[in-house]
Amino acid sequence: MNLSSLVRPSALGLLPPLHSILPSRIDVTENAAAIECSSLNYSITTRQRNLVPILKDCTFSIPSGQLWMLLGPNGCGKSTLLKILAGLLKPTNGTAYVKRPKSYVFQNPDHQVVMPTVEADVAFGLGKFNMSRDEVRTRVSKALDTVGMSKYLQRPVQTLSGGQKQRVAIAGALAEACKVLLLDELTTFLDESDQLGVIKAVKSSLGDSGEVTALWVTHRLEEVKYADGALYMEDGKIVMHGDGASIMDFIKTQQSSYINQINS
Ligand SMILES: Nc1ncnc2c1ncn2[C@@H]1O[C@H](COP(=O)(O)OP(=O)(O)OP(=O)(O)O)[C@@H](O)[C@H]1O
Repeated sequence: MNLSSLVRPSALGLLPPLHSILPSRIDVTENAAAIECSSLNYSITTRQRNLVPILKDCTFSIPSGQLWMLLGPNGCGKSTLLKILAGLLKPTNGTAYVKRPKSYVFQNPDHQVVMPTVEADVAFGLGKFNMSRDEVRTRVSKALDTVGMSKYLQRPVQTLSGGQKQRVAIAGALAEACKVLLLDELTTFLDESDQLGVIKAVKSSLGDSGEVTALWVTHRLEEVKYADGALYMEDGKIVMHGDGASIMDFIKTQQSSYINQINS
């Protein structure tokens, strides 16, 4: 399956077709990990032709069937890393493997949903599969059930809250049998109840089959408690990679050390 079918066209704006920018060095062989990067580097070239490193030697792996969070201060490279995993940017060197099909869900909920009703939006990506109407209905209904949105089947999408739109976008990916969800700061603009609804939807998307994996970029430290594991980045590097509790302790220690420095 082609990644371009899994990312909403409206969300892509003016980007070129994804198949034309997919990095050739992404390895598509079978892999026990759902996501794996080895010595991944990404640099940009400035107008003055200086090479500026954004990602530096990132090496990590994320097992299938788990929810992982990606944390770090503003500008450390989280979104850049997620875009490389989605195939939207090409690494300068190193390798990135992501199990397919994969789907990138954008931060702004209004960039996710493109059709007039919830049902039409979740069915949107299924058109290319030559499925019967019954099969489409079954997939849409199962996906909406997973994200807790079954009651909203006929709802106009513009009447949904931000978190409900995120859940509809996730349902669209699940309907297409997505194996990896790449989630970019979904809860930034959401209130607490919407935030919890999205977290519950993602947890439920993982199910018990061990087939769906999610990597979630967040600024909200309290969300780490829902994760099976986490990555912590600083200045383009993966500084820590492990279970959520250890990463949370590490970040809290970092924060108190910054506060102590400011107060001293
Ligand atoms: N196209 C670009 N040109 C110049 N600098 C860039 C470009 N893309 C990213 N950067 C820089 O790379 C660094 C990492 O950016 P990125 O958006 O990945 O960070 P982030 O951790 O996601 O930040 P935030 O938490 O604020 O969203 C930043 O310093 C950013 O300014």
